[in-house]
Amino acid sequence: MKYQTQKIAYAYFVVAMALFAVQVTMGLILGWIYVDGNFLSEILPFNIGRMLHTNSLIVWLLLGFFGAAYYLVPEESEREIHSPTLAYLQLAIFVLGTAGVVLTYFFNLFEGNFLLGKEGREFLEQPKWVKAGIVVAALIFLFNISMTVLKGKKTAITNILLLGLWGLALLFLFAFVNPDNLGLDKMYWWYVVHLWVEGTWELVMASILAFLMLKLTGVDREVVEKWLYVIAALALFSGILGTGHHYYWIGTPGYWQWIGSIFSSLEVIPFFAMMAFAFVMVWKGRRDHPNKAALLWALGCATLAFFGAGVWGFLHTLHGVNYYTHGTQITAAHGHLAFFGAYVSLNLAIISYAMPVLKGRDPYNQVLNMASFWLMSGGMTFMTFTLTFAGTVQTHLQRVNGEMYMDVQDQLWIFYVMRFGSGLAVVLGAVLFIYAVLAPRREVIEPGAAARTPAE
Ligand code: HEM
Ligand code: HEM
Ligand SMILES: [Fe+2]
Repeated sequence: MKYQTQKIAYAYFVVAMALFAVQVTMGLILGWIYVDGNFLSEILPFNIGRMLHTNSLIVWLLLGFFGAAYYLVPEESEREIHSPTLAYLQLAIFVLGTAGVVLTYFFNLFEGNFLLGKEGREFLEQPKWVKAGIVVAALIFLFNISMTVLKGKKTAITNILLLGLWGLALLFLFAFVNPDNLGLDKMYWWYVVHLWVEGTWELVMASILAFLMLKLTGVDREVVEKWLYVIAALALFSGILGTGHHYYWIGTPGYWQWIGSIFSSLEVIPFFAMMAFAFVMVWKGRRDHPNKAALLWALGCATLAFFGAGVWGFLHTLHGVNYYTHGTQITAAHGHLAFFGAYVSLNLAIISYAMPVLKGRDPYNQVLNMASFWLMSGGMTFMTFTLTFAGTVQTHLQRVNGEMYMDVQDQLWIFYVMRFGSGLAVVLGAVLFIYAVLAPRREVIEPGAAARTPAE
């Protein structure tokens, strides 16, 4: 560790991983409810569990991004973080807000209260006071990081990272815009949801990947920077108007069907470019970095993001196809592999890279970490296939043959059993990962040398 304040990242990563465990466990419970419809129906209704699953996902991914920023910005701008106190205060606000959401939903508190009560829009269910807390925490973060970068060296990596983080924070303000008209409500809702994952978060992804490639492959900074700017431009060019693929059937004008189809098809390109970037860097790289687990996650991230977001996104993005598949299990298949490939794997890559450094050791438990990669990625891939098959059958029976929704669900049962099985593998993989990065066992893998196992 070159800078003392990089240590802040450690706290962020630990909280992120705790929420990651909660998130996948909640997913498993949801998966079982799909198999046995009455499971926990009194204690934990499906809609509450689903909210906890998706919101803990978003919160831990954001905490991971913040942690990544606190880790890499000092190294890039060659100075300490402006204020460590503010950074810990920001984390405390997030933890408090998360606890607030869980308690409010679990015990059904403050029903109907404007400020304290639940809000019912997918992903944006947090009560208003939590949303306000998120904005305050985001402002603290932006101030802290921007001050650090402004006073230090400015690199392409910090430029794009800051652009992404500022963008995502500003777009979150649309979470407060909630018109009564359902069509308008959805329009603004996608400003947050779509423009996050297919706009600003993509910039965060590209810059963190670029940082990892720089460190892990030893390729020249100029080469990495050129790729980074091209990817960022491609992401924004396609992603902003790509929002149109959510405007097909919500009452917006018909031209969105063409704008959405064309621009969202182009969204495949930046994801392809990120995959090409990662592999070309490794291929050209001169450095043989000992942290093989981080490299595996980084390459896995770029590859699975291309398939989950790019290929599985394109699968249902043309309006003629989406007319049939809208809101079926095809959507869930894509949602899972895209989030996992792009943002879960990205976080696990930077955590795998940074944790050994933060703990002041060489990379350790690499074999376990790599095993967790294959277990989780295999599980998520299998889950994507089962949901894609379920969605195809569902689309045909429901949208073509016109059968009733619940009758169709009965016929999909076997796919849901298989989805649960793959979910088990994912949860096991997650536990293994957390153990691998936290448990102190050193184990260096060097080319040509046998693994050393020191007395610990
Ligand atoms: C990492 C990037 C991405 C993530 C995390 C992601 C995630 C998601 C999620 C969670 C949904 C479901 C939203 C909901 O209704 O609750 C969704 C919907 C959708 N996504 Fe993506 N996505 C990504 C990239 C893409 C790309 C690149 C495309 C197109 C090529 C795409 C096409 C679509 C379409 C068409 C829908 C609407 C499905 C429907 O009509 O039900 N996505 N995405
Ligand atoms: C890190 C891994 C995971 C990620 C990134 C993830 C992500 C998501 C997302 C984005 C949604 C909303 C999907 C949509 O609107 O289409 C969702 C819902 C769901 N997830 Fe996960 N999930 C993960 C793990 C799991 C696991 C292990 C299971 C267990 C089988 C699971 C089961 C479910 C279920 C049943 C739903 C509700 C779908 C519905 O409403 O029909 N997830 N998840
Ligand atoms: Fe989208």
